[in-house]
Amino acid sequence: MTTLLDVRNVSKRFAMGGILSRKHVDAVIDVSFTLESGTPEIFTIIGESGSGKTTLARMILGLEEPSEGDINFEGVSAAERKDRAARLSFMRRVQPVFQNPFEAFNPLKQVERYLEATARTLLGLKDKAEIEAAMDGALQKVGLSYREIKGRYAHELSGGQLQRVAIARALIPEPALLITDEPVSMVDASLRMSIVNLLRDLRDKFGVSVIYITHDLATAYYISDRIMIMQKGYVVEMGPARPVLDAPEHAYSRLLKESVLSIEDAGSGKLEPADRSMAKAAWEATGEGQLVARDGGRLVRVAR
Ligand SMILES: Nc1ncnc2c1ncn2[C@@H]1O[C@H](COP(=O)(O)OP(=O)(O)OP(=O)(O)O)[C@@H](O)[C@H]1O
Repeated sequence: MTTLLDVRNVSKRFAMGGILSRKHVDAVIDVSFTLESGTPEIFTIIGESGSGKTTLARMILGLEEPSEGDINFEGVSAAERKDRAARLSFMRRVQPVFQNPFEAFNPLKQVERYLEATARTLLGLKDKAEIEAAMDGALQKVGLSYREIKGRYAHELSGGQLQRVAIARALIPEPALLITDEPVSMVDASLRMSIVNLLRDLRDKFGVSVIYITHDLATAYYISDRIMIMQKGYVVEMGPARPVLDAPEHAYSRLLKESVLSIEDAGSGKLEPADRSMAKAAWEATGEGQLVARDGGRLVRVAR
């Protein structure tokens, strides 16, 4: 088995308050995990606001440099992707889908322009018919077609359709990995499951691995192969999703499970531990402890 993504002892510290200030935020602390090639999976990162999920995703995408540690994609580090050709070949393999499709698309631009630009830049296509075929192929994978979106602007599509178009855009280069940061939080509750099911189909039918960042335990339980639970930049528990969510071991994971949002809020609401003082106590108990291996491929943070 070869490694698709190798995140090794990665930390990110942001300086705060100007260059003379000593204040800093440790957004991500010593995170490691790997995704294998050839075994597509949905790897979920869950945690309350500020736990470091987006910062980790941005580092994987090469948009942020780790303060410590290494991230290799198919054996190549971000440092080795400095030139345009290497950067483009990385972007063909790893694509982001952001949270809010209404922000991702300029209201004055037909949505197909985004797909077309991706086909031109990442696939190097110039011929109109070839570009349309690439756009249609990607749109078909998300249950749409080029005919349906041709000439349309973002406001003419529903949130669910627009998020599908955003995912189709990401699929144009046939990436091996999609990084989706809260992809359903801005989508109507009634359409949310269809987007979540789509991510699962991409894994099953097209062999795409997905890093699914979410506040939503219910959809995470439903589609994830593995889950990583973060608190204050640290991984507190990680492993096969269902066993971890059925019987979380870390006190913070248990608290998050108790705080499952109501069905209406799922996906859009912010995940909060059921009891802040207990979350603090969970943190103080194992805080900067160490991750230890349990049976079944689970890792749990315990006091040193
Ligand atoms: N560019 C930055 N400069 C300074 N601090 C930052 C920066 N980006 C993130 N942070 C801080 O790092 C921490 C982790 O933020 P991050 O956005 O990664 O969390 P998150 O889990 O994705 O939260 P959310 O679910 O709200 O998106 C927070 O304390 C945040 O304020």
